[in-house]
Amino acid sequence: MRNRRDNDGGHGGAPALVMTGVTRSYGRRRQRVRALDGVDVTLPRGSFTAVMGPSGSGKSTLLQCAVGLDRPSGGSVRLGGDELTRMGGRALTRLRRERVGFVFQSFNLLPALTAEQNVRLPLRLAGGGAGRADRARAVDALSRVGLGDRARSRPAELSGGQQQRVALARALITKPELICADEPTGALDPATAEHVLALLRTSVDTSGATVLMVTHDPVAATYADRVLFLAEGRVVEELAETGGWEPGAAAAARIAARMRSLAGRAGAGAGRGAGPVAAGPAGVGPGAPAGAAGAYASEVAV
Ligand SMILES: Nc1ncnc2c1ncn2[C@@H]1O[C@H](COP(=O)(O)OP(=O)(O)OP(=O)(O)O)[C@@H](O)[C@H]1O
Repeated sequence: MRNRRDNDGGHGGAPALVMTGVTRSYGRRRQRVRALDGVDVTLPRGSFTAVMGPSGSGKSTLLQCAVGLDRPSGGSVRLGGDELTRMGGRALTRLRRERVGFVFQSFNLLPALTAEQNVRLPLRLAGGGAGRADRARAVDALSRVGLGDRARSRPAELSGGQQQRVALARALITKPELICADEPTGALDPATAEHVLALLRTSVDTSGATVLMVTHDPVAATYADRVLFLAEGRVVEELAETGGWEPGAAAAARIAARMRSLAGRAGAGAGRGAGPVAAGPAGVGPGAPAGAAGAYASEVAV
């Protein structure tokens, strides 16, 4: 459907991410919720995977377990061959800063910083980022998302789509092994959303990035090579581009049809437990905002 090129990101074909038998339960006894129930997912390097499913099916939990923002109750998560489930909190924080790029629905830019400073933030958190070369690198990253002339603007001076493109430049600047996108277009109008999705697609096709994206939007999912459907904490179906997506709206319609058929199971999801309990994402202190975006925000704010 969209132009693709085969690549392995220059890493010799080893998968970017392998999740095996991953389970995640929250709460105890009658309050127990099984958010993930034996998930197996392999992301080849240089691939773009969308995750869809009814509300409560485990999409965010999957994303958070994939990048060490949440700890699985069981199973294995390997990023670039490294087992995340055995790492301590500091090692996980470092791994996320250095090897994962994040794009969230809410952009998560720091309001006091300019676009260029926001983009440079991951380099600064890694202990560098202050030199002229790094500033030039940040401006270059902004240019690649079409915002080279807005380097000095602060988030409040940018539109939603522009802010998301700054967030994308920030996610890409460290050349991460995995880009984790949680509803990246959820707050954008359709035309702006398509622009951001095309940039994500380009990062896969031209830089060999690996993208894992949660979305509710069938059109957004058509930018991926394949779509994983979750229901009740399991991957219940996969639609792949192999053989070719149908052109234009047809692919989105097919994905939407699968979503509708899964929606019947959503009621079961709602019955899988009460709302969130005290257990928050790993490494996030009390009072931190909930969810992956909140966990990331608390990390970059330190
Ligand atoms: N910290 C938590 N404490 C208790 N239950 C949780 C927690 N986080 C998630 N859950 C439960 O786990 C299940 C899966 O949640 P998750 O957020 O992964 O679903 P989702 O598919 O991302 O949903 P949505 O599309 O509504 O964002 C839900 O039943 C949810 O209530």
